[in-house]
Formats: sequence, C-alpha cells, structure tokens
Amino acid sequence: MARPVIGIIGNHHLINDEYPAQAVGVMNVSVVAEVCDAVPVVLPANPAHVSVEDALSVCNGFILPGGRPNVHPEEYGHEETEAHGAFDRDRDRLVLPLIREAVARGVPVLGLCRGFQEMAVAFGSTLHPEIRDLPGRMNHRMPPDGTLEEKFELRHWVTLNPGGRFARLFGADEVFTNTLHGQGIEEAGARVVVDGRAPDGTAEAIYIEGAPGFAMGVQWHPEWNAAADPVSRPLFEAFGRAAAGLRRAA
Ligand SMILES: N[C@@H](CCC(=O)NCCCC(=O)O)C(=O)O
Repeated sequence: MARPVIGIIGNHHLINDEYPAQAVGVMNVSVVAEVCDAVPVVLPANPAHVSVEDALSVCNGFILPGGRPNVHPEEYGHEETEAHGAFDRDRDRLVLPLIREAVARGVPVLGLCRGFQEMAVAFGSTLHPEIRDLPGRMNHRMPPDGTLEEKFELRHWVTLNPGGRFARLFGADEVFTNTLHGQGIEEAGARVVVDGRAPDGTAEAIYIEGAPGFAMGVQWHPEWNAAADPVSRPLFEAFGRAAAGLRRAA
C-alpha cells in the first residue's frame, strides 16, 4: 500500500526579499516523510490556486505549520489594530474553510503554532494579539537574535489534563516544549477543548470536540528535532497512523 499523502500548507515568502514563493520549512517536510511515514506535499496557501475540494481530493491529512503572519482578527469578530501585525489573507481564506471541511469529513488535521491558532479560530475561538501584555502572562516569543537552536530550545512545561487525549497520547501529564509565538487563544470556541496549558495559563494543546477524525493542535513547534524528541515523535506517529487509516479506507 502506498504511503498516505499529507498536505503541508505553504507560507507566502519573498526569496531574496523580492521573488514571491510559497515556502514550507524542511523540518515540516522531513517530519512528514520520516516520522509520519507519509508523502509530504506542499499546498500553496491561496484559494485562487488550490480549492478546499482540490486539497481534500489529493490529501489524506493536513499539517497546518507555523507562520509569522497572524490570522486576520476579522475572522473572529475583532477590529484590526497595529498590535495584530502582518497578515496572510490568502492563507486565511484557504485554511479556515479547509479546516472546517476536513474536520467534518474526518480527514486528519494537525495544527502547529499559527496552525493551532487557525484551528481555534476556525471553530469559533478569539485570539489575543500579544499575550505577554496580559497580567500574569510570560513572554512566549522566541529570542529575536538567537541561533535556530536557541530559538527552538525547550523553554516551558505544558500541564495536560490528567487522562485527557494529549496525556494519553504522550503517556505523561506534563511535557516540556519550545515556544515561538506572540498571540494566544483568548476565548476558546464551544468545540475547542483546551487539553493543556503553560504555567501562566496560556492554552497550549487543543482538540476539536466531536471530530470524527484526528483534529489536534499544539501552540509549540514539535517539528523541531521531531524524530528524536519523546513528545514530538508520538504526536506525529499518531497523526501519520490516522492519515494511513484514511487512505486504506478510501
Ligand atoms: N503569528 C503567530 C504564529 C506564530 C508562529 O507560527 N510562529 C512561527 C514562526 C516561524 C516562522 O517565522 O516561519 C504568533 O506570533 O502568535
């Protein structure tokens, strides 16, 4: 049986600050090939080039990777402010409906960082533009001038709901993670279950209640060092098994 196909949503990127491209980090590509045991396919994040139906007809699962631009606040009913920073409206317009449709059809979805935020927004959550400005919250952003190792260094614990989905998947009630984000979930939508939190209360692990398939997201970046990391590996293996199951059933 051929391996399942996992679509990785691209990010708008300018090569040499000039040439427009759709980019996906090699970390995401290699984790799909080597840990999910699936074929990685980069999906341009623009509904003018790929429709929701196109994506669902080609892929057995989707990784929604991190990306600097924030989901536009209009998508969760907030006014745009300077604090919201840059956007990628093409990605918003493809991914939000894609998440809803994939989840409804039981097609596996795994959200990472911005992708976690997209899953939350797709199911009715609101985001705060800069969570470190909230009382009692810590800075979850990456060190701006560090090496990649410093940026992706594991920096805080995430406490998982005992006996919850993530705790069962990891075989632990706490995991140690990296953190590279400014935004965070403000109010979770009705079907968005917050299954893990950072020490300051920030939502870190979610799943979609009632989803017929794998529908999980993490605010951190498990793709870093995924093959060797004892937390990342079971997450991507479970996602890969879900995609393989869907392919066998097709
Ligand atoms: N924009 C959001 C999401 C942050 C995120 O996905 N960071 C990873 C960036 C990696 C990259 O630069 O490609 C936020 O800041 O909360």
